[in-house]
Amino acid sequence: MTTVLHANPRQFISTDFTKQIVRRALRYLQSGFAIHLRGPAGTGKTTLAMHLAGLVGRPMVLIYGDEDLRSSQLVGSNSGYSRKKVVDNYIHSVLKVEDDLRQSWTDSRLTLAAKEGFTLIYDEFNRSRPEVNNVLLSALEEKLIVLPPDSSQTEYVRVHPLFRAIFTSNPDEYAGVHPTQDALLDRMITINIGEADVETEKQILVNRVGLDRTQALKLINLIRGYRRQVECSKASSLRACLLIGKICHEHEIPVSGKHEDFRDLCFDVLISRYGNGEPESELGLAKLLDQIP
Ligand SMILES: Nc1ncnc2c1ncn2[C@@H]1O[C@H](COP(=O)(O)OP(=O)(O)OP(=O)(O)O)[C@@H](O)[C@H]1O
Repeated sequence: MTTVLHANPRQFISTDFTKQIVRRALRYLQSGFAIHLRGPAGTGKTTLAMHLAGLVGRPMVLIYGDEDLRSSQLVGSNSGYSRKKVVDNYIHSVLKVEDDLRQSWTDSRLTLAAKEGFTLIYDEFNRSRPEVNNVLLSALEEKLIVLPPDSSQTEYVRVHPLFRAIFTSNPDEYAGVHPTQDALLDRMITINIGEADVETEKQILVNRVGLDRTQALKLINLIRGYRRQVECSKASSLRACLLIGKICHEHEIPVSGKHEDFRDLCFDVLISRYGNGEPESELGLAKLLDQIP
C-alpha cells in the first residue's frame, strides 16, 4: 500500500527570500517541467519541495534516495500470486479444469504518481545509485514508464499530464551521494538553494520555536559568525539555530554567553557540527560567546 500525502501549508514560513524561489519553481512546474532543488544540508529544500507540492494542489508521494533503493521500489514489483480455478462438470462424463496462476503486480510510488497525476517528491535522489534512477529518464522525457517484461501487466505506463516531479539533492562533495547523470539533469530545471537570509531564519525561529526576535537574532549571528570562523560551508545554520533555539525556549535558557547552560548547549551542538577538530575552533567559539551579553 502506498501512502499519499497532503501538505500542511501552515508549517511553511514565507518571506521575500522564499517567495522569490517559490515563484520561479512554480512557474516551471506549471509548464510541466520537473524541478530540482540543490543545496547544502539544512537550507530548507525538503520543506520547500513539500510547500511547492502543496501549491500544485495534487496529492503527493514521497521517495527518499538511498544507496539500497532498488528500481522495483520505484516502479513496482510482483508480489505474491493470484489463482483462479474453474471446475466445469456440466456434462457428467466430462470434467474440465482450468487453473490459472498469475503473479500479482503492485505499483510503487513513481508508477502510482505517474498513473494518477500526483506530484512526486524524490528527496536526496542522488543518494540512490544512478542506474536505479534510469527509469526517470523516459518518465520525464517520453512520458512513459517502462515496466519489467515479467510484470503481469502492460509493459508501458503512460504518464498522466498532471504528473509533476520535484527532486532535491545535496551537492556532489557530500559523503554518500552519487554524481548525477547528465541525462537526468538535462531533463529538469535546477534551482540552487543557498543559505536563507537572516530575516528568513529569524522568522522561522520566531514562528516555529517561539523565541523573541532579539534572542533569535543573537543566536543567528552567533552561529553564522562561528561558521565563518571555522570556514564551514557544508551545512547551513538553520538546523542548528532551530535546535538550540528550541532547547533554549523549552528549558528557559537565555541566549547569553554569560549563562553556563547556554555555553554548554552551544558547545555540544556547534563543535561536532561545524568545528574542524582543531583546539582553536573551541577557543574561537568561547570568544564569540564572550561577546554575547
Ligand atoms: N520556509 C520554512 N518554513 C518553516 N520551516 C522551515 C523553512 N525552511 C526550512 N525550515 C525548517 O528548517 C529545517 C531544515 O529544513 P529541511 O529539512 O527542509 O532542509 P534540507 O535542505 O532538506 O536539508 P537536508 O539537505 O539535510 O535534507 C527543518 O526543520 C524545516 O522545518
